[in-house]
Amino acid sequence: MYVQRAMLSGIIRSALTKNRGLWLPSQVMVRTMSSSSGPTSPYTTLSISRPTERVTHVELHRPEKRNAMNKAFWSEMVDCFNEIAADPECRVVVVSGAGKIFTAGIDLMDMASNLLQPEGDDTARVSWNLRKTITKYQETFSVIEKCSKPVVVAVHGACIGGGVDLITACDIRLCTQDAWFQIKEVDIGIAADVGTLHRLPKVIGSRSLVNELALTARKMYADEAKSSGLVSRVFADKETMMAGALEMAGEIAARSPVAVQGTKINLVYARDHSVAEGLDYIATWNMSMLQTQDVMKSAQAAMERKSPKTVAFSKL
Ligand SMILES: CCC/C=C/C=C/C(=O)SCCNC(=O)CCNC(=O)[C@H](O)C(C)(C)COP(=O)(O)OP(=O)(O)OC[C@H]1O[C@@H](n2cnc3c(N)ncnc32)[C@H](O)[C@@H]1OP(=O)(O)O
Repeated sequence: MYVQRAMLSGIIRSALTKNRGLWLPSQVMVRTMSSSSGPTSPYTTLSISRPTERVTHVELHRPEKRNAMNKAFWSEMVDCFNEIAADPECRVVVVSGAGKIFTAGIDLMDMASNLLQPEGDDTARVSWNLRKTITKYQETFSVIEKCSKPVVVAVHGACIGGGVDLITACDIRLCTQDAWFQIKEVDIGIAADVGTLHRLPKVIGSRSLVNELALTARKMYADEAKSSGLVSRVFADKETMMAGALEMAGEIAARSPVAVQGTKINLVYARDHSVAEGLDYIATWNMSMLQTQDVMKSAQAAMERKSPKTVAFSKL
């Protein structure tokens, strides 16, 4: 088993080295103005900060490995988003990547030991364990969708493989003009299994385009990402994108958290249900949520032509 694992690691290591000439030169200058200095303890792959009141910034932070998603990352995201979901001080989340690109997707070195060599005494047990790992990895991005706080993701440079799984679980997608997106799983011999194939068709209107991207692994650049609806805004560079993301997050954070979180939960529900089911769900939702004091406060501010930013809403 050990020999097999070592061989696999060797093959992947040599593939990474051999292909380097085909990849972008590693000394390309990028602006990382908003980047933090390192991961936030206890995390080793994420840097967490509060750039403005009520906004949490989650930065993928393994820049020297192009934010490749290693074993730690897959569980740290779950812990991080569970904490954010329970944090009444946070109303909106911004996700971005440190360094040259957003993310290179799954860590191919870790994949060799973690996914390709599952433990178990026979086929049934190996399969059982592999299934457990896959569902655990699915949770890494499902937590983003399950978190009631809206998540704005800001992509610069490459967003590869697992990166597409991640961003399709977010609520609002922004990117820089130099961004590109690639559903690379078929290139490494797997069918994408942590969300892209399931969420992307609900993000992009054209099923044909989704199929083409997933089956050919071709890169999609910023302009096409915008015209297809994958992202809602394209910015000239990372600095202006981060400023734009924070401004947008500020707009959302200024509004009633009861209204905002209820909106996210009902948008996600409506995506996966019929109109009739969605209407039924929100009727039940709002029979309690309409009783919030936030409605009176917000309506009064609107009547007085005041911005929601002037209203003090209780924590949720
Ligand atoms: C149940 C599982 C579900 C999940 C499935 C997910 C699937 C996927 O994500 S498929 C996609 C896998 N990713 C790739 O194929 C990308 C491979 N990397 C690249 O193509 C290039 O590195 C990239 C274009 C992203 C960046 O090129 P650049 O020239 O800027 O950097 P490099 O010099 O190539 O890399 C810098 C160091 O980072 C290491 N690295 C990059 N990507 C990965 C990766 N995916 N896994 C592990 N390590 C990665 C690279 O080896 C360099 O390390 P070092 O040699 O130590 O400096």
